[in-house]
Order: sequence, then structure tokens, then C-alpha cells
Amino acid sequence: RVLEDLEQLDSAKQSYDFVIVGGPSGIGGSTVASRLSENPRFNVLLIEAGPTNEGVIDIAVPGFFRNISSTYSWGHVTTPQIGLNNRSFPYNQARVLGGCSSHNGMVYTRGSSDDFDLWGKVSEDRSWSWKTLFPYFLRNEKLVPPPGGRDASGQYDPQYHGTRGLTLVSLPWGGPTDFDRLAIKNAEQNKEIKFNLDVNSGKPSGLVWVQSTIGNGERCSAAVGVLGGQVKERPNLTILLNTQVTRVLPSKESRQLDIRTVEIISFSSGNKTTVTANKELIVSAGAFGTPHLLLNSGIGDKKELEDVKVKSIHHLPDVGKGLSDHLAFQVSWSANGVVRPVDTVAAFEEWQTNRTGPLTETGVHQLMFSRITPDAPLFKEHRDPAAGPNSPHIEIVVLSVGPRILASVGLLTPKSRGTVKIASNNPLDKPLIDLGYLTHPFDLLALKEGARIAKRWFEGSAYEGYITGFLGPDPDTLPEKEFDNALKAGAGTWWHPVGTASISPKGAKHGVVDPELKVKGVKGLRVVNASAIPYVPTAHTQAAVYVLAERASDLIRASW
Ligand SMILES: Cc1cc2nc3c(=O)[nH]c(=O)nc-3n(C[C@H](O)[C@H](O)[C@H](O)COP(=O)(O)OP(=O)(O)OC[C@H]3O[C@@H](n4cnc5c(N)ncnc54)[C@H](O)[C@@H]3O)c2cc1C
Repeated sequence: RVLEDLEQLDSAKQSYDFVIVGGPSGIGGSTVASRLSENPRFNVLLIEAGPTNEGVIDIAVPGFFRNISSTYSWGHVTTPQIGLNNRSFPYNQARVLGGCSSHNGMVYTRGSSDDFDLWGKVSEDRSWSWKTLFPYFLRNEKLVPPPGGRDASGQYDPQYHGTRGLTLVSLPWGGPTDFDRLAIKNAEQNKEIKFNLDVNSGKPSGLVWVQSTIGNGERCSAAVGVLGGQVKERPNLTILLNTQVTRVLPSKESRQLDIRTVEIISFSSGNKTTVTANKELIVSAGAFGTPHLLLNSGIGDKKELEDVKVKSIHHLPDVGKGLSDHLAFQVSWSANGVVRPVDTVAAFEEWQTNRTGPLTETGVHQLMFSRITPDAPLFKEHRDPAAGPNSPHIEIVVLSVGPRILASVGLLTPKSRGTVKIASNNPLDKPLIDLGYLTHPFDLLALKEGARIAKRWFEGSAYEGYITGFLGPDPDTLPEKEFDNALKAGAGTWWHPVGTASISPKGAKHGVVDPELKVKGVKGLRVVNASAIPYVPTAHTQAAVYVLAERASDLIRASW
């Protein structure tokens, strides 16, 4: 059942075993809701601040993802970023059914095996590892043919893919284009970046074909995939939209801190009420929404909460700390190639008629992942932050647009950390989001190395006669300060925040959740979303959140 407003919820008559916050929305919550409600004995309520995704054409059409209205977003703005010459900028986070999976770039990359083994090391619980999580990737995924049915053999390795899951994944509709072929040829001769058959094998480095959460020509978000089909119709699953959870509240009866109640407010009427879960409350409000909610509820650093006049109910200093994200900047080249722009009217007609054509993809066909060479000077000063040898430091996303080649160079292994804080005791006020970009000197040096990797790639012989010049910014010819300033002025996020309610060993004072994702020192409350991930994986983050949530669902089911 989907309820459009709080007024439709009859909490006096209904009781719920599990209440999930930001559930129907985000990947974390949607997945847990879907899995828990497979058991007809469990009654599940999911509460989402945003509206439905249904009928929103810009969400459904992959090629329109850049047009999605800000109505479906929280409207966050970062604090001035010291490392980026004090720039603040809007930070898109979805407020809609499906969460960020309803407005993201749909790239499906898992990261390296070492990234997931690191979760096990950090939590001192080896049941978190690539090996134990791999079956969950398969359980979540259903690899389907590219829209239109093009033969994509030789562009992925079927042994690494699921065929029966709820999240549809496919290779692009188009290609190989001349530009794609040049890249393949270049990889044959390149020593640094070689062709890698499948980005999702646990070893992502190399030139790879992009895989996306697109199925049958449409975006497959968490709302369409894990919550799609018959799932939404289950009688034991209620999805409450347009309702914000403002606080989680402790039980008055219990002597131990027991938190299973949410205070909620309707966006349309402003009416407030509370709902209590019989078994567990699961917070899946994303990397910003989760610490925002916990802090507003008095769970966080006691002194910092007192400073903003929030009554502390549980001193947990790491709530909102440890924020980690991927920062990227653009370098470009002039080229002889001419790429004709998509005729959007004709393409939309084709999409409506057949769910094929250029609007079934984002225009990116291939990605490059690379490690920074061990002899690079930055490693003389800084320890390598990569989780292991399978984790690339740099990702390069290349687009050929007319006579230009644009490469977005992203740092996958940042050392900088940021925070999410609250500025007042009003839960409806926006959080203070400080990404801390480039506050650790390693990150700027590493991004510079990333620009050099991109330069070396396009100097490859396959591009002779095609590339006519490097347009920079060039770390090798510009004075250091000038290059650094150009990078700081142009850099932006890839929207992969994690780590603000991080996992840590059972009994450890640091961290926010234990290896079972239970909030430390609290009964009844778990966190299942990107905020629990301790280090940002060397990938776009949605697959990591899906796998975390798939495993969390089993942990929760096993407890009851
Ligand atoms: C613009 C953009 C592009 C991206 N591109 C990619 C990509 O191409 N590939 C990739 O792998 N990843 C991408 N990502 C990242 C990926 O989508 C996220 O890592 C993932 O969605 C995080 O899932 P989550 O469940 O933690 O949180 P979210 O998806 O953010 O979901 C949290 C949900 O909780 C709801 N919520 C928050 N607070 C409350 C509250 N108090 N009460 C009720 N509801 C609440 C929100 O409305 C939201 O729907 C992108 C992200 C963005 C923003």
C-alpha cells in the first residue's frame, strides 16, 4: 500500500514490526523493506519525505537524468569549502521514492575486493568481506541485454553477474562508436591502462565498458527494482510518502536505552504524530539525512548538542564525523572528431514507442580506472590510502562532445574527511554539510597525478591525428599555484558521500554502529545506508549500498 499523506495512516489500528526511515526512498531502506516484507509475518512501514517517482518522465528516461527537477531534491548547500577557495555549492540529494537511485547517473560499479575486505578489517568482523558479500551482489542484480538487444558479448563477463535479482543492470544501448574503438585500440598498446573485460569482478582497474542500472530502456531505481512489481502491493508493506521523520524517541518504559519510536510530520498539513515499531527501527536516510536525524534526536557528541540546545540522550561522538566523498575535476582536449548532438524530439519518440535509442543511455560507454604508480613522488610523503592493490586511486570518465574531449578525473581514495552537523534544535532546519574537500594534502597531489594519467592516455598512438591539442589545465606546464587554483575553482562532487554513521568493532568506543549495524549502546535501532560505510569504495556508491542492505536484511531476519 502506498499512502500519499500522513492523514491516511491509521496508526491507532495498525501496528508495525519494523519501521524504516527514508526506506521507500533510499537504496538502503527500499532493499530492507523489500526483503523483510517477503515474510508475511512481518508488518513493515516505510516513511519517505519525498513524493512518488511514478509518472516523472525525467526520472524514468535515462537520457534525461540531468533535467530532473529540484522539487525532488533536499536543496542542500555545502558550507564554504576551505580546500576549494571557500566555495559553497548546491549538493544534490534526492527527496523522492527511490532516493538518489531515482536521480543518480545509474553507473553500476561495485568497487574492488579490497574495498569490501576493508569493511571486515575496520569492524574486526570478517563476515564483512568481498567473498561473503559477493553472493549478495548476485542476489540483488539481474543483468539484462542492452536496450534494443545489441550483442554485448566481449564487453562483460557473465560469471560476475546475477540473473534473477530485482535491480536490472545493462550495458549501453549504443556502441561501439568510433570513439569507443579508438579507446580499445589505445588500451592494446597502453602499458598503464589495459582493457578489462568486467569492471565488477572485484578488480576494476583498466578500460571498461560501463554497466548501468537501466533495464528495458528505463531507469531501474530502488523504487522500480527492489520495491517494484508486486512488492508495493504486499498487504504487509505500507509506504508512507511526503512525511518527514523529525526525531527518533526513546521508550519511557525501558531501563536500557531503547529507541523504536519516530516522530513524523506531514508536509501538506504540518500535522505531527508518532509511530512505534514492535521489533526494530531502521534508519536509512542517507549519508546526510541519517546523522541529521540522530543529532536532532540527541544522539551525538554531548557537548556539540548542548551548544545547539539539543538535549543529549546518548553520547556518541562520531555521529556525523568521518564524511568521505569523491571529488573530481575536468581536463579537456581539442579533437578532429565530430559527434552529432542527439535529436531529442526524435529520440524521445523512439523511447516512447520502443524503449530504445540514445535516450536509453547517458552517453558514457566506457570508464577508466587506474592506480597511481608506486614511484609517484606523493608516496614519498604520504601513505597509500587504497584498501589494497585491487583498488584504483583514479577514475576517468570521458565524453566526446563535438570537437572536444572532456575527461572528468575523480579521486577514489581521498584522505580528507568532513562532517555533518546541526545548526539549531529545529529538525526542519537544513544540516551543515562540510565535505572537507582537499583538507588533506594527499588529495590535491593525487588529483594532479590523475590529470597526468589522463594526459598519458590521450598521448597514446591510437589517438594520433584525432587529438589536436591538450586544453588543460596542465599540471606540467602551469605554475603550481595557477594549476591548483584552476583545480580548486573547477572541482565538484560525484555525489558519493559515506561514513557519517560508520561501522566499527563491537564494543569499540569510536564509530556509530556495530558489525550488525546496530547503533552502539541502543536497543532497537539500526542504520542501513551509505552512512554506515566506513571508507568510500573505489566505485560509484549505489552497488555498495545495495549489497550492504541485502546483507543487513539477512542480519535483521536472523534476529527475529
Ligand atoms: C546526483 C547523483 C548522482 C549519482 N550518481 C551515481 C551513479 O551514477 N552511480 C552510483 O553508483 N551512485 C551514484 N550516486 C550515489 C548513490 O545514488 C548513493 O550512494 C545511494 O543512493 C545512497 O543510498 P542511501 O540509501 O544511503 O541514501 P539515499 O539514496 O540518499 O536515500 C535516502 C532517502 O531517505 C530520505 N530521507 C532522508 N531524511 C529523511 C527523513 N528525515 N524522513 C524521511 N525520509 C528521509 C530521502 O528523501 C531519501 O529518499 C549518485 C548520487 C547523486 C545524488
